[in-house]
Amino acid sequence: MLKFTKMHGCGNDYIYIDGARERIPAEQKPELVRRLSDRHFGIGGDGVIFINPSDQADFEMEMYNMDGTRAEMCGNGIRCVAKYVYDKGLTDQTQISVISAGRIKYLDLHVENGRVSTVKVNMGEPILKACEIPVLAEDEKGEVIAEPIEIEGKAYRMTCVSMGNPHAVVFVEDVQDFPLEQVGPGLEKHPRFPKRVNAEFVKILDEETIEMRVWERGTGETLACGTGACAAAVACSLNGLTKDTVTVKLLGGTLQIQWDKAENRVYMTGPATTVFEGEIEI
Ligand SMILES: N[C@H](CCC[C@H](N)C(=O)O)C(=O)O
Repeated sequence: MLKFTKMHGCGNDYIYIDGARERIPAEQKPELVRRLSDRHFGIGGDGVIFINPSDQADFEMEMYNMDGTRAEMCGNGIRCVAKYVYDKGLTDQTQISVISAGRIKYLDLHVENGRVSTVKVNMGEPILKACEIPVLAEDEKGEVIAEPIEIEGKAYRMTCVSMGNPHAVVFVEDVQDFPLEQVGPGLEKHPRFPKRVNAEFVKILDEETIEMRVWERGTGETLACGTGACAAAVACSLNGLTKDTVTVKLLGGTLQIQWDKAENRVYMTGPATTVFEGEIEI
């Protein structure tokens, strides 16, 4: 039997597994992730996150999308990792480090009644060079800001940012009625993105508030995306549309994002929630 914990950050829900106790061979993980993530035949989730020991940070986050592909970073997920390790007594520290795909993040845990309620994460430096995102561009060392791109025969403008994982941010007039199911996959799998891309569709509400929906690489529409919210906030600032600290309204909740330009670090603050524990035959 495989023990797991179901958690979410703003409705972006993953299945969390203690990688120190549940030894799954690497080659079996993609298929297991697809099975566990299935909302009818499995536990159900946007993907699976293994929490592993690390000799480079306090813990390692190993994140998989619903389709079994590995992602470099997960904002909502890393906040839940912090809640998992603190609430389960794997640490008594309220400042911890978590490594994912070689990048270490530093987290401040806010504890209420002995359990983590919200987490502030230093999400690191936004990556803007086309070749590092990666996105194909004439000037591969340049930035991709408000560049035209055609999807399903319609013209959009995108701003590309990586938070360790690739994002394409498109500003739209109406987020709620936007045809995400058509445009999202077209952008996710566009040939300009060698590793595919997460696609954020953003409406500016005022200079401190935005609303967004997201079509995630390897999962589809999710109720929230932490790295996507960071990428959207950076894109808003780069396009002169908001201040450097914004409230991001998502379908599943709200995140606070700050791009500290003096340090060139992006900070994300938001909730983490445990839904239930369980075990499943594998
Ligand atoms: N939901 C995650 C992002 C997952 C990114 C994944 N879809 C990818 O392939 O990069 C978040 O809260 O940041």
